[in-house]
Amino acid sequence: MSAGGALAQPALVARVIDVVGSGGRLMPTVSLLVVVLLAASALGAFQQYLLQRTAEGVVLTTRQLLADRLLRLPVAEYDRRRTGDLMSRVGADTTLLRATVTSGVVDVAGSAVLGIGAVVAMALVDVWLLLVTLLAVGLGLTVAVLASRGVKRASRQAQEEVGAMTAAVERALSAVRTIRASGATSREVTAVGGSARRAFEAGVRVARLESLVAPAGSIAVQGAFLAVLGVGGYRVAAGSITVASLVAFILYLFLLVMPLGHAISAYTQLQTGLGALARIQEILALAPERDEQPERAGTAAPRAGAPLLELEDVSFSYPDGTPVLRGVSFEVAAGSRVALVGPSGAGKSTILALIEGFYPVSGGALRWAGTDVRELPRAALRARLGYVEQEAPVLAGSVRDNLLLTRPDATDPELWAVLADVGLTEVVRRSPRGLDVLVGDEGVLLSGGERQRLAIARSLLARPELLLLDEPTASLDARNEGLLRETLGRAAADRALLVVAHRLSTVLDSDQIVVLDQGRVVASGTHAELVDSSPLYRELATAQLLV
Ligand SMILES: Nc1ncnc2c1ncn2[C@@H]1O[C@H](COP(=O)(O)OP(=O)(O)OP(=O)(O)O)[C@@H](O)[C@H]1O
Repeated sequence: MSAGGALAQPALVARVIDVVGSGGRLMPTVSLLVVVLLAASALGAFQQYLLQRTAEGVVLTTRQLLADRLLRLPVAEYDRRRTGDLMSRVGADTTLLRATVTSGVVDVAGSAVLGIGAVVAMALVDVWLLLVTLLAVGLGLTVAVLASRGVKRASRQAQEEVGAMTAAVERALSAVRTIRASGATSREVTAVGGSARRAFEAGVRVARLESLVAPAGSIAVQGAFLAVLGVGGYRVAAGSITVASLVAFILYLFLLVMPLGHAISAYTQLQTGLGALARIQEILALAPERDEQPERAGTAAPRAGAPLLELEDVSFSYPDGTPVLRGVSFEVAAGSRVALVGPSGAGKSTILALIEGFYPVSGGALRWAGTDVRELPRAALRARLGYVEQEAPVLAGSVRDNLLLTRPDATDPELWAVLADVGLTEVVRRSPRGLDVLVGDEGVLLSGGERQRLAIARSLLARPELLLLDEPTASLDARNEGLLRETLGRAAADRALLVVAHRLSTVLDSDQIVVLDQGRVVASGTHAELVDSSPLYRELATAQLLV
């Protein structure tokens, strides 16, 4: 509509010229011109707001889709991608997309109406002059479009480098203490700076190509003006058109120039945005983990007599092809305590990852209460499992936030009860903020043992039927180890436990100890049985002064 107002102006100006020439009344036409001018400006502002808002909406939807997909990818996908690069897609790439949509595509929408209207009006004034104009403009446009082609490639490269830079920063920050202690700070700073420089260079390539586009556009416009003045002057002299028509045509040419400039810069902007869009689409095109949706929860009834968990002849290779497990078979009966022991790299943590369904088994079967896990909704199975990773991550936030992760509806007395179970009451009471004391990134740092116990508390709160616990490799001190053993004792009271143990002392009283070596089960039994029957177990036990 504001374009309509702008389009009416040259016609009104031509009319004013005619009126002045014929000595008629000037006031009505001038008043109309002023009203049209004001209305066009007001409408223009409103239209701008509306279009910008729509563009923001597009960006919001993209971010939401992207975040949803990023958090639901199969676990193997995180193994092969850099976290920082994934983060930059939600941040930097969507920001670039916004710039494109708001300043590029949105402008084009408004300008297109104006441009098309101007061309139609010019055709009405004089077709010959219009042909001359289009010829000059067409030449300039061709050059501009050719130059814009390289922009998309250069822009994608720039965004890849921004991703690499974010990944480098993430890597350095996540291990800042080690890096500081290793005296490697300067090297890391240089590495981040290197990515930043490559992003800069790709950005400069974009700028160079973009700067080619602008002169091409302005040469086209100036050429059009000169041609219109030349041919127009000739046609006025020949009496084919009036002076008023030529003035109106030139004003329309001004109206065409503006949207043309917008269209050219929007096209280049669009190429820049397409680079970012390709990176966003690369993630959106990845399939999410199978039935990650909790709504699909629900399990098959347990088969009578079947163990709670059963691994039968399980083999597994990581997606990169590394074979890790070969013919692993063992059972975990309901309410029992089973330990997995063996040298580093034997595949103990991998077994827990398979039970959680982070990777599909390559061969054999994994059964829950007699049903193959491939037939069970994954979320339903996970709801019955508690999982404490080796690193026992504490999420930034309060102790309460950390606990509520597994059961958002738990009450405060329940939280205190589970903290007491893992021997953390004292630690949390030390702060006047109690359950709201901040831990992790921005709060108090917990010791390794405390982190482990907080993670166990989090899992216990959901009352899992089977708790999977990956014991930290970092040796706990005697007191913390005692606390962990007590915790496990209490946790085992009403559930099954599968513990990956590096310290045999934590699992001496297990119902069954499975000894793993290079991806195979080499022995299994109780501590007393294994000391007699398994040389590897005896070796491990001797090394830990247990026999
Ligand atoms: N995400 C992965 N991608 C590829 N290979 C992996 C991955 N995770 C582990 N591995 C490999 O699988 C093997 C078994 O690793 P796993 O972590 O299961 O051993 P582990 O017995 O738990 O060792 P540790 O006692 O040191 O924790 C190792 O050789 C390891 O390099």
